[in-house]
Amino acid sequence: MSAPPTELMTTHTEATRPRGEELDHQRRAITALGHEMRALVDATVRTAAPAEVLHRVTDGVRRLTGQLTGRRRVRGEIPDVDEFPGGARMYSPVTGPGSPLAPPMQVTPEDDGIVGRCTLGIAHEGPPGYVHGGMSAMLLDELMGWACYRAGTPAMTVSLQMRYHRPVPVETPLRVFAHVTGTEDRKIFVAGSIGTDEDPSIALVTADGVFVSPDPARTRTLFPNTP
Ligand SMILES: CCCCC/C=C\C/C=C\C/C=C\C/C=C\CCCC(=O)SCCNC(=O)CCNC(=O)[C@H](O)C(C)(C)COP(=O)(O)OP(=O)(O)OC[C@H]1O[C@@H](n2cnc3c(N)ncnc32)[C@H](O)[C@@H]1OP(=O)(O)O
Repeated sequence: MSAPPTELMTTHTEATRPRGEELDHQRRAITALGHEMRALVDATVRTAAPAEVLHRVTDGVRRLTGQLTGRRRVRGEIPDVDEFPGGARMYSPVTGPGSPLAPPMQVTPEDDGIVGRCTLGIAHEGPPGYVHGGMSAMLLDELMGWACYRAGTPAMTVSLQMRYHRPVPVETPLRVFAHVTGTEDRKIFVAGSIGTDEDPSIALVTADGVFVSPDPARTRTLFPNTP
């Protein structure tokens, strides 16, 4: 078994924290591993391989997991490769290119809101051939959070009302949309929808959310590691 990369074994102080090129290098490696992990997840939920093959693969995966040694991120720690809040979140379960759980959704601002694009797979299935309703809620919750950030008010979800109009197909490019519809003190009202990229005018799922921007004291308590 090969030794883990030394950067995984170090504890970064302000002076040794990776920057610029080094961060990009690390992000590319995280993205490459995330990509292969998503391929593994997809293969895992599709395979019809017999039990002996599954046992052999299980042993191989266990050996690989053992190679990711060194210091582990602890709860609440913001990875060096992230830009919290509002920027790259490499391990986000929705947008993170390093997350085996993420589609990952690509987010781009548009004039009147924010758009997310992704294709979900069989790993995200609820009814056969269609997306799990919880996944749709997760995509919308995330993008609606981004809409708050883009409006200048990072905020947390306090209420999310979902409406499932038509089933969302898997293996189909999707277009998710979110925009702020109003604000009231620290409350931000956000609307969102999911359609296919091919025909985004048909809303398959819509959502109305209320987000609240925590006051500065609460923010410090909730996110003590924010720079
Ligand atoms: C350096 C700055 C860092 C700032 C970071 C802040 C947020 C960043 C978070 C993410 C941003 C990054 C990217 C986006 C990524 C993901 C987005 C996904 C979003 C999520 O996945 S996030 C997780 C799920 N989310 C929670 O884990 C929240 C749990 N919650 C709480 O932690 C508290 O709730 C808190 C702290 C939010 C507020 O607490 P609080 O004490 O400051 O505020 P309070 O309770 O007083 O409510 C104020 C006014 O909201 C009204 N209100 C309350 N609840 C309501 C409801 N259900 N419906 C309608 N209105 C409601 C009240 O009625 C009152 O209104 P009024 O003043 O008019 O009476």
